[in-house]
Amino acid sequence: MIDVVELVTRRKEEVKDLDRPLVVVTYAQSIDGCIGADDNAQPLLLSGRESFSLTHMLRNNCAAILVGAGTAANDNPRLAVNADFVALHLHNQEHNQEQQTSQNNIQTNEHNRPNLIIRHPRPVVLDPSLRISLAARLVQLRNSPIVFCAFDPVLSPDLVAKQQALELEHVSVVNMHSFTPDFSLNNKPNPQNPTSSSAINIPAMLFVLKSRFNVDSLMVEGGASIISSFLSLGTRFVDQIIITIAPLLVGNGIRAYSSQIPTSSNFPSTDTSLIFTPHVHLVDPVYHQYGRDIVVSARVYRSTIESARAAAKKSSEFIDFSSIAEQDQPRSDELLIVPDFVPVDVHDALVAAMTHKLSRLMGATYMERHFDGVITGYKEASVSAWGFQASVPDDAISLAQVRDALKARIPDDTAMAMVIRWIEASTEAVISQQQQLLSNSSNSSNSNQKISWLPPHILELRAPTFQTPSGIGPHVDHLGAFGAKIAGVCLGSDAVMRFAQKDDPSRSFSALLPNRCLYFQCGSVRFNYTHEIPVDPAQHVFKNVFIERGRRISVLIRDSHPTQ
Ligand SMILES: NC(=O)C1=CN([C@@H]2O[C@H](COP(=O)(O)OP(=O)(O)OC[C@H]3O[C@@H](n4cnc5c(N)ncnc54)[C@H](OP(=O)(O)O)[C@@H]3O)[C@@H](O)[C@H]2O)C=CC1
Ligand SMILES: Nc1nc(O)c(N)c(N[C@@H]2O[C@H](COP(=O)(O)O)[C@@H](O)[C@H]2O)n1
Repeated sequence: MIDVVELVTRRKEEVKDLDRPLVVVTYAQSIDGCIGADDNAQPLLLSGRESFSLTHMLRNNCAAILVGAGTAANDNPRLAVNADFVALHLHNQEHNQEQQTSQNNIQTNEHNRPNLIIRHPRPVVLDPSLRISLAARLVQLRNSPIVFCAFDPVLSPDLVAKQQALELEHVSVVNMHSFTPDFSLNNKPNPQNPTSSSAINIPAMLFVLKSRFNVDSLMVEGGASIISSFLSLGTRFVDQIIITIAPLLVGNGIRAYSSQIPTSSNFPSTDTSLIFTPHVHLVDPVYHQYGRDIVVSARVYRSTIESARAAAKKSSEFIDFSSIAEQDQPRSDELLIVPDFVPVDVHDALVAAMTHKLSRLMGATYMERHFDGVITGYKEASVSAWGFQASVPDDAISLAQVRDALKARIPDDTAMAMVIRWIEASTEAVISQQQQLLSNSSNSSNSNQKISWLPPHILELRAPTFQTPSGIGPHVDHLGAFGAKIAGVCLGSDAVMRFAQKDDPSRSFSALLPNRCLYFQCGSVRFNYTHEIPVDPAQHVFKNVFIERGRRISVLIRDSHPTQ
């Protein structure tokens, strides 16, 4: 069975080209899931000697170790490597190996004894309002600590003075004020609420750690708010989780992971019938016994979107109006989201066809910035040869015909025109169905509205990283060039789309566009709202849940302007 430390070393290799360090979340909990006794209590001793020795071996193998302001204040940790524990770990490991080799009747080799080299990781503290004491052990130990804060220097001269005092103690202080996620902007710091006030933007912080401080591996020890914040970001920002489970029942204690991350007044709590069950799945778990403790090591996966799909039956469940007053909300037929619009096999073929077309037209490199500054990290093209006028019959096209058209590895323009006509006709059917529902008349005719669609526009956004971001800034589609209807087919990745009133951007709401969905906007959502696919990964949030975005292709169809 693969050793826990060896697994971390392997993961380092896997993520070495990313613009963030390897992230390993490591903590100790009681069997009933608590990492601390209760608020402001003494730190809870959970790990036994053997599992502590593993923790210190891991500390020795990571370039930095991170805790939140709560842990720094409560535990006053050293965040250093205890050489005795490392020696104990190596001794135990050797002993186990010897047992194995003697069982296998193989001679042990004295020269295999590992050397004991101690490297203290750099302590990192996420401390928005510089609560840390100058006398804190991790400051006084001088292992080059880094403190990330997030305050406005103009509004807080006292914190500027504290920053200078920390710097005199050889602490590197990084102010992430300009990177705070906008959903957490709130001028009143609230210690109970990690996403309120100036919570540190974790993706941005990771980028700074790697690019400025050359930190290639980070151990995240806690506490509860920090663990929850990291885990809520999912697979893109957590590579491995290592949990020590101690044989203890705490009862009323601090739980390591809370799926209900508290919300700020700017990002109010949605109703409790959340369409997500934000469970974190531990993937490929490996279990080891260390003395009396069990250590679980796994990758994490947050399967929010699948549960969203399973639970969200209606278009409206993909729209979160909780941040906008009822009288300011658009009508329910002005934004429609149809999940599972594109069947899985058609999706894969479409992604391949669109990728090929964009590479032919635009080459391999993504454009960094659109001429009007709206789009970042993208490729785009309008393909007039795919307009339905190109020899495609005007009547309904079946899915079987679409599958047929996509059979060729690189479908020709006529085949793609068929596919686009299918998207157009299906969109017309969705609009008619919606109109029927609204008029509530069972007798009304079912005939679909024929719309004069312009040639399709395909837009690819690269998978965003902090260094190579991607997204579409807030905009209203050109009012002079297009008509009143916009539809988009989303391929490749889920995405969050944010809408804000043109005249008052504080009136905003968000929608989840699940991969393979169709979305349709008209009326006020077409004319009076800007829409955006946020560039900042910290804004990929829907109903308090972080939605991972990878490479995404959208196929946009828009009707022609009435004057054309
Ligand atoms: N058993 C174990 O392995 C461990 C146990 N612990 C225990 O955990 C407890 C402390 O947990 P807790 O009180 O939650 O404190 P945390 O250590 O998780 O710190 C939370 C604070 O960090 C700041 N912060 C900055 N950015 C973020 C962000 N993006 N997300 C979340 N927080 C952010 C905030 O400070 P501000 O409020 O100033 O804005 C927040 O209140 C202690 O009892 C400690 O003993 C801790 C580590 C390991
Ligand atoms: N692995 C582990 N087991 C426990 O039982 C714990 N209480 C902790 N706590 C973490 O270790 C920090 C204190 O250790 P040092 O002073 O740095 O040696 C504490 O702040 C928690 O992060 N960990």
